[in-house]
Amino acid sequence: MSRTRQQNVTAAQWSSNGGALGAADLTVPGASNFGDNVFSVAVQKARLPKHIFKALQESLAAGEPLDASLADSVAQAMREWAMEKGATHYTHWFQPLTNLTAEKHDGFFEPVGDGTALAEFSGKELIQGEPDASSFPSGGIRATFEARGYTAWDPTSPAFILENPNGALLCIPTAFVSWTGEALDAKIPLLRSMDALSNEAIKALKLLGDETATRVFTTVGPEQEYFLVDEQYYFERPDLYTTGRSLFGAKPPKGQELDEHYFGSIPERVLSYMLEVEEELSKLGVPIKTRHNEVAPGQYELAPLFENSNISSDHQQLTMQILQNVARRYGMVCLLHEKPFAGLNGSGKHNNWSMGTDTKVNLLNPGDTPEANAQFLFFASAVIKAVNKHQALLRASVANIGQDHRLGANEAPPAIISIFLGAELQTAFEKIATGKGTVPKKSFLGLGTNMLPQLPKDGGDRNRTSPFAFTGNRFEFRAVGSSMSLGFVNTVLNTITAEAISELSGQLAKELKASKGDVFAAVSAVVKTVWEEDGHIVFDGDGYSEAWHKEAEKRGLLNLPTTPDALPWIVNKQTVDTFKKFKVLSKRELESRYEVFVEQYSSKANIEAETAASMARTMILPAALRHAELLDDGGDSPAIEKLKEELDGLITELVEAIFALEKANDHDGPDGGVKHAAYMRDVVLAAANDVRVAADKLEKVVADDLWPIPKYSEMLFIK
Ligand SMILES: NC(=O)CC[C@H](N)C(=O)O
Repeated sequence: MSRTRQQNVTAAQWSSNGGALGAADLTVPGASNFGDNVFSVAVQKARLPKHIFKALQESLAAGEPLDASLADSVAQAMREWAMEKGATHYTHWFQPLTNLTAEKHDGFFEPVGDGTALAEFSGKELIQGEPDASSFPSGGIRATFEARGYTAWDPTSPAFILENPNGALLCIPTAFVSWTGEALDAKIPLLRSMDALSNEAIKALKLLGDETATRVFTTVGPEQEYFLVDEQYYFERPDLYTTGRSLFGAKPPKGQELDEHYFGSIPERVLSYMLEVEEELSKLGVPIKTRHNEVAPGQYELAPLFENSNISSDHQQLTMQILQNVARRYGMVCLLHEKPFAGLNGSGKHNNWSMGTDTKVNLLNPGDTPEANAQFLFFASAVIKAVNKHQALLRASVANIGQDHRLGANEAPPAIISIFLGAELQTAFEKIATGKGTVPKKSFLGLGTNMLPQLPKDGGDRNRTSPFAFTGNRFEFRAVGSSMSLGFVNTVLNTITAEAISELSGQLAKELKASKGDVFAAVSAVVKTVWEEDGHIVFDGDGYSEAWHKEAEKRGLLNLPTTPDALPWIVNKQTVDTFKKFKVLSKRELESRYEVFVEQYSSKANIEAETAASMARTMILPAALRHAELLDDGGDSPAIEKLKEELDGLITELVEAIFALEKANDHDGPDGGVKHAAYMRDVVLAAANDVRVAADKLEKVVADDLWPIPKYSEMLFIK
């Protein structure tokens, strides 16, 4: 028998005695556990024979394949280190196209025949694994009977140990490929795209006069937003535990309108949780830097320092996993869905992206005088060009069913991709392109009293409605959703930028001849072309306004509000050509991703619709009928009659909506693919929403003790 809501409210009262406090002792000055569970360069140096360590580092720095003869030594050192830390098993840890990670554990110990067992781990086992590939999403690349797939060690992302109260596990980051050689994961294309961008950027840097850089890395610092709800409530809501979001819930009397949660003092239980999350991530070498309350009540954020995109992507997967695991130790559940609660801020994963050389130069750092910084202007122009040409693909790269609720409201950017540069940069570009305008001088903000310091004023404001905003020394792709892997979206960003750098380098080489080697004059000509051809993607106003929607249409920018609108751009000819040219994803690999994403949308829509129908019929409708009995017991005074009539109308609305939804659920709709996804959106999800509308009205009239599921106020405010 389920508990009543009132009992849950009592159960959700948390005290620190119930939590897992007291694990960390970081109070000793200078104590740090950073990287303790990582087979880091420092650990490798201490444990590998000198010549092996040197050879390993050299091939990693050059981005060259590893000599197989090194693998046995590395494997042995890795196993010994892991076993000292309590590991009994290892796994090839990989990232299939689910936005999650996958792992199959193998023990180190093997019997030797005399009744004892010896720990073994060979170079071959380190380098290659062979999981059954047929049950991972492959978008038609692998049929069910075609099972073979391989995992391949990624030596550029260090191995690490995951701890469990009863043991530990050595995790080896790997790539996942089909027997026919196609990438089945998020990592391989990301690594390929980093190579492509590095090659093009190095060529461009040579033209710009930099002969010292040998490799360019893309970097990412992702901001992870999430919600925490008490687990008592979570498990009372089938919608939360099967779909990740609330499919029902009337607007509460108090939402986020008082603006008091954002950056507010962090509730004690939540801060305890955050400290433990950070302690675990620190052991794994994830450089978490920031934590705070986010805008919606019950919403929080953590963000690491930026890292090379591949490592950042692996670390981001770990972050999502640790956030979810640790929450349970505090009696809470962490929601990573993009829109768990209608009407409140959703959750993004703002992707702070830049490019940097192995000589430690950030190519997107404008310096004090951006208008005179040829290198910055060149690379920023490439980004503008890339984002404009592939705006629809970028939109598609952040498409999923949760995003359809998040984008375009409550501080999440709209579905129209545009770039925000800020006043200083925008005038710098305009000035170079048109000769007009004055770049604002650096200034200070006086605070009206000498007691307070003067603050340097930034070159541009921030813009929360911009999907792609310049923020000082990087671009922040704000449209990325909170549940997403960083893999695909950064693969897209890197590849389209590689293409733009390549094209602009072609122009730059010609301009350099014309300007007789005057780099600034040549770059200015490139900037002028980009500003004229692609400048219309730049917009600094309110991305939500009706005026912008009209203006964007006039500028020819695409508005792709939902996932089925956006996904076809993954297999558009322009995308296929670009990805083929830079050898990041073949047509077949793009098609497989497209099919996987379309199917995920339709399957999730189906799960939402069936959950909504079942909750409405078996939980909400019975509550409404019980309330009707209550009114029946109340006699037949005019007041009661009025209430009965009102309730009757609402019950009729609910019943009709349920029948319509059940009918939609029973109907298959058009055959597979994106047509089916559009049917799910237009018919099935629309029917589920009608059920919600009726149910939410009932929530406001049915007796509180009869209402079967936790209400928004409880989930958001009882901490
Ligand atoms: N403060 C913020 O930056 C809000 C961002 C918002 N939560 C989003 O969905 O992107």
